[in-house]
Amino acid sequence: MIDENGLAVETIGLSFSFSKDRPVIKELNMQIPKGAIYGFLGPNGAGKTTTIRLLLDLLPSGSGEISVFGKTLGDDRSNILSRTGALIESPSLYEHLTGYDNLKVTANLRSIKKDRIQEVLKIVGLDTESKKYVHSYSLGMKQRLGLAIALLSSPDLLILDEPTNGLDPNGIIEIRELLRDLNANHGVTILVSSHLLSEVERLVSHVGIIGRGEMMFQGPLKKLQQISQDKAVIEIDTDDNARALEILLEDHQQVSKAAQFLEVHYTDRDRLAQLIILLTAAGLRVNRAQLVESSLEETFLSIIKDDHL
Ligand SMILES: Nc1ncnc2c1ncn2[C@@H]1O[C@H](COP(=O)(O)OP(=O)(O)OP(=O)(O)O)[C@@H](O)[C@H]1O
Repeated sequence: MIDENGLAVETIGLSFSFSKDRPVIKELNMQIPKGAIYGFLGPNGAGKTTTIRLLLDLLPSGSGEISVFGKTLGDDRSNILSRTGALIESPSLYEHLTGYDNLKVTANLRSIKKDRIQEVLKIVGLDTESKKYVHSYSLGMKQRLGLAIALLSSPDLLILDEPTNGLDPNGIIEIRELLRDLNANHGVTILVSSHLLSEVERLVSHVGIIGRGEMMFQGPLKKLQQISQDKAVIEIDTDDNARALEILLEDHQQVSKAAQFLEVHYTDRDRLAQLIILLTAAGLRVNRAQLVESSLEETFLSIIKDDHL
């Protein structure tokens, strides 16, 4: 269940530089509702990994605030980190040990009961493969084992940096289903980063788009879909486009003239038929009337390029 008012993660004015004169994270305000699957998207070098490292307190602290489950990271570090599981790119695994023994090492280190090992193996679907050596695992199995390690402490928040990097389409689907299950059936809030919207589009409830260290868009996926829809136009070509333009303006349509045709802002399903009727009733011949939609990926790319508004 997504709780829009309760935040699992919040950053306020988060900034960070590796060197004095070049900030890589700039005044970032991130808001991840409890129960959300938050897709943290941006091109290579945008600052996703750096933000994630800051959330996990793996870098010297920058300026601004980080709160997790309402507690400030600086004040409540160990409590917060004990409720957070993370997987940053490829997991560090002992290849010469079995999947089970890899989990046992971490369970011992963190004083986690052995029963939990079987539970997480089941969750990630490795229970029948746990006695095999990790060097014989596929990349997808290694990634799932990495997730199992992150899940050992029964985290409320899971932070995953590009977890499907390098996986084949099947592996990507497996991880996606696993994350969906963790979110829906185990109540885990998930932050998952990716540079491809298409990879997470069918998984996430919320999106944060980062470009050059700045948050360019943040909100429910539905809001991004709405922006995409709002960019749809109807292209119309008639035997007299100058006259058609006049008629459409008189009818209070949002219309502009392109090289060979007119573009009318698309608002609803009936619009196309209404425009054809309007123009033919005025004696014009409509040669072409076509709805042109902007894909979600195109909207994402225009947001990154900062020319969406
Ligand atoms: N250890 C470091 N020292 C100096 N600069 C760094 C360091 N790590 C990252 N950067 C720089 O910080 C910026 C953000 O990098 P970051 O790895 O956070 O981006 P990203 O969005 O995760 O990209 P990718 O998808 O390629 O991993 C980049 O310009 C990168 O070159």
